[in-house]
Parts: sequence; structure tokens; C-alpha cells
Amino acid sequence: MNDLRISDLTAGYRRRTVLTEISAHVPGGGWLGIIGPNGSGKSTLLKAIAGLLRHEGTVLIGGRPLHDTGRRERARLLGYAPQIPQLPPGLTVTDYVLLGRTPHLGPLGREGRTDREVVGRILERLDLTRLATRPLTELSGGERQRAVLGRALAQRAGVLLLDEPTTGLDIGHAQALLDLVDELRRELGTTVVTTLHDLTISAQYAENLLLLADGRVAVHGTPAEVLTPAVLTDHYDARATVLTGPDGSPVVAPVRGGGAGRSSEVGG
Ligand SMILES: Nc1ncnc2c1ncn2[C@@H]1O[C@H](COP(=O)(O)OP(=O)(O)OP(=O)(O)O)[C@@H](O)[C@H]1O
Repeated sequence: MNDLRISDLTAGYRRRTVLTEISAHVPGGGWLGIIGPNGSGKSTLLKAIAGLLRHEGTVLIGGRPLHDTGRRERARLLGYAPQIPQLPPGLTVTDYVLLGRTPHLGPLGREGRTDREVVGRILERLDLTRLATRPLTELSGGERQRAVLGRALAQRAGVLLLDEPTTGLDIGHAQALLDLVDELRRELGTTVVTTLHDLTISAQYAENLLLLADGRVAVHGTPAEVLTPAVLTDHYDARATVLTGPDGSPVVAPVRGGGAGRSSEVGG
């Protein structure tokens, strides 16, 4: 039901084509990591999947095109947390995360016990409980980012698109967030698509990685197939060694350049 199929997707902005003929399939409950250098089209791909950009080709969720669905049903099928969200002024963290429950509310539009429980659990898992009554505008960057993701998770959509979800989060909060997403995937069969610059973290959580280069699929496969030193050099112009982590997934270790002898001497 949460199967996501993208076929020959070509999309862009006004007269500028950014993505060319992208195809990918993420089975229900799968996790696809979109990676690629700056400007390669990762955010554009998420926007196009979310139906926010005009495109050619098809995006099917559970075999149906998104534009065939009403607003409320669409919000149950697909949740999207953009990289730079517009935040409504004057809301507390709880009010804002509760907005994610909108597609599930009854005819009077009032939240019930289940909605408050779902939100309460998410706030707890994202370490936001003590900030629950604070206005969004008075949060730090990482706290605000967690609230934005909390809202997307509260939506309990079948397909979850997360654009750079860990930007601005410290390592512990990033892990807590990705673990929570992984739990939703396992328990509810949520299909997840993320863009992440941290390749090691991408490899730990995503089952498959799709590397975009200049708006086209350059490499697509398991993390071990995609994250090779040759790929990192070719597509990122990066020097890196790829190690194997304790869980067997690839760990990308950058190698310093520029005559990299380590010196303890500073100055003369
Ligand atoms: N609103 C817009 N109008 C016109 N061009 C845009 C717009 N947004 C992005 N672009 C262009 O589309 C291309 C892809 O941008 P996109 O944001 O999808 O890249 P990205 O891979 O997510 O990059 P980054 O890693 O830097 O976040 C870039 O060349 C960018 O300049």
C-alpha cells in the first residue's frame, strides 16, 4: 500500500529542467536515501515527488497518482518535511506538532486522546517535552528542526519525505530522530525517502541509496555498492577511504589533503 514508484520523472523550475528521467521504486516499508553533491537535485526530487513542482513522468503511491486524491487523503498518503519550512508565527511546540494530526481529526476538527498521545510520545522521543509550551520562535535551530520533524512524524503518512532531517542536530538528537523514523517504518510500514549529506549515516539507515549527479541517477544500489572510493572521487571530488562499520555498513572516512602531515608546531 505504501509502495512508491517513480517513473521517468523530469522536473524543474520555470524554464529550467533540473531532473531528467528519474526512475526508482521503494517498496512499502523501505527506506531510500537520496545522496549527491550540492545542487545535484535532491531537494527538487523530493518536491517533485510531493507534487509541489510540475513534472513529466509519474509518481505512484500504492499504484495511484497523488493528484487523483483529495487534500485530506493526500496528507494521509504523503508527509513532507522541507529543508527550509515556513513556520506559522505564534504557535507553541505542541500546537505546531498537533498540526500534523489535521488529516486524522474528526468532523469537528478537534483533536482527541489518540492525537494527544501520538504527539506526546513524539515530543518525548525527540526530547521536546520540556519545550512543549515554548513558542516556536524562541527555539534554537536544532530544537526548531526537531519540532518540524515531529509534525511530519505526527502525520503518520504512508510515505515520508524528509529533506536533510538531521541538519543542525547534534549526533545524539540525530540518532534519536532516525531511530524513531526507523521504528515507524518497521511498525507501521511507513516508506521513507531522505536526503542526507552524511553518507555514513545514510548508509546505516537506508536500505538503498540513489546518487544524483546533475539531475540524473548516477548510481543506485545498496550502500556498499554505491559508496566506493571511486564514486566519491568521481561525483564529489572527495578524497575518502571507505571502511566497514561494526554493523557491516560502509563508513566514509575523509582523508585530509594538502600535504597533510600532522604538526604540533604552530608558528615559528
Ligand atoms: N526555486 C528555484 N528556482 C530555480 N532554480 C532552483 C530553485 N531551487 C533550486 N534550483 C536549482 O536547481 C538545482 C538543484 O537544486 P536542489 O536544491 O534540488 O539541489 P540539492 O541537491 O538539494 O542541493 P544541496 O545539497 O545544496 O541542498 C540547483 O542548480 C539550484 O540552483
